[in-house]
Amino acid sequence: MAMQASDRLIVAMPKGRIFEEAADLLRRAGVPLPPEFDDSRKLIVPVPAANLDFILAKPTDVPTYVEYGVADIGVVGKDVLLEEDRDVYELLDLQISRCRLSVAGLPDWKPTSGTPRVATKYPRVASKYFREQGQQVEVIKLNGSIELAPLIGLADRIVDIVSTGRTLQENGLVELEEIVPITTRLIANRVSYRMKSEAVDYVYEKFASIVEEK
Ligand SMILES: Nc1ncnc2c1ncn2[C@@H]1O[C@H](COP(=O)(O)OP(=O)(O)OP(=O)(O)O)[C@@H](O)[C@H]1O
Ligand SMILES: O=P(O)(O)OC[C@H]1O[C@H](OP(=O)(O)OP(=O)(O)O)[C@H](O)[C@@H]1O
Repeated sequence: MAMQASDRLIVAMPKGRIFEEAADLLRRAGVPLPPEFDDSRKLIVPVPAANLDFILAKPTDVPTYVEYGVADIGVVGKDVLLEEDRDVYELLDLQISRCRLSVAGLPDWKPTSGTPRVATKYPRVASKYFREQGQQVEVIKLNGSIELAPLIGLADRIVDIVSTGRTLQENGLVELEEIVPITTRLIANRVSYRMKSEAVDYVYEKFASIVEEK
């Protein structure tokens, strides 16, 4: 990716699940990522040959870095974009790390009197969904192992990511409704999009050509 004529861009990459597929996409787009990129503990990785600097962030923080402009562009799950609701441009669906946000619960759960409780890592998405359904619920924010909540009586239902369905199945839970399909997106800072348009467009085009090929 020869970009020497344009501005240098800072790219926020999520550590964790998305990382490997995103790095693979970048390599196929022609970004010469060094081999140590994949298992380094470094949080800032310059790739001078592509005129890019990568910052490796917690997935939920990627839109924050991009909104504040400390990263020009970022790679992040649509689930995080919906939950964080940051002021960024969503440029492209990278069509990787496909999963869905769904409502799940015990198969024999029946509504009782009182307000049902919903446990989730995604309180904003869950609140909006149930509000739009006209259902009053109490949303309880958890940070992981969401499937535990209905098993031990913390919540009646959960809103969580479902991918293979294995976690639900192994815990005796069922998917009740899909809220929204999820894939990974390329996002940009609003100012960078205008002020560094040549560089941002170049990265966009590279990604777009690879995504179309798939
Ligand atoms: N089975 C899955 N479970 C969770 N996230 C998935 C799954 N499949 C794809 N994804 C995507 O990967 C992203 C989550 O990556 P990861 O699991 O590394 O982060 P995380 O567990 O939310 O991070 P952390 O635990 O550090 O807060 C999600 O935002 C989603 O877009
Ligand atoms: O449908 P599956 O393929 O089983 O994937 C879905 C599970 O994966 C995620 O959990 P994760 O492994 O990130 O753990 P945590 O959220 O409980 O920390 C998600 O929160 C589900 O529990």
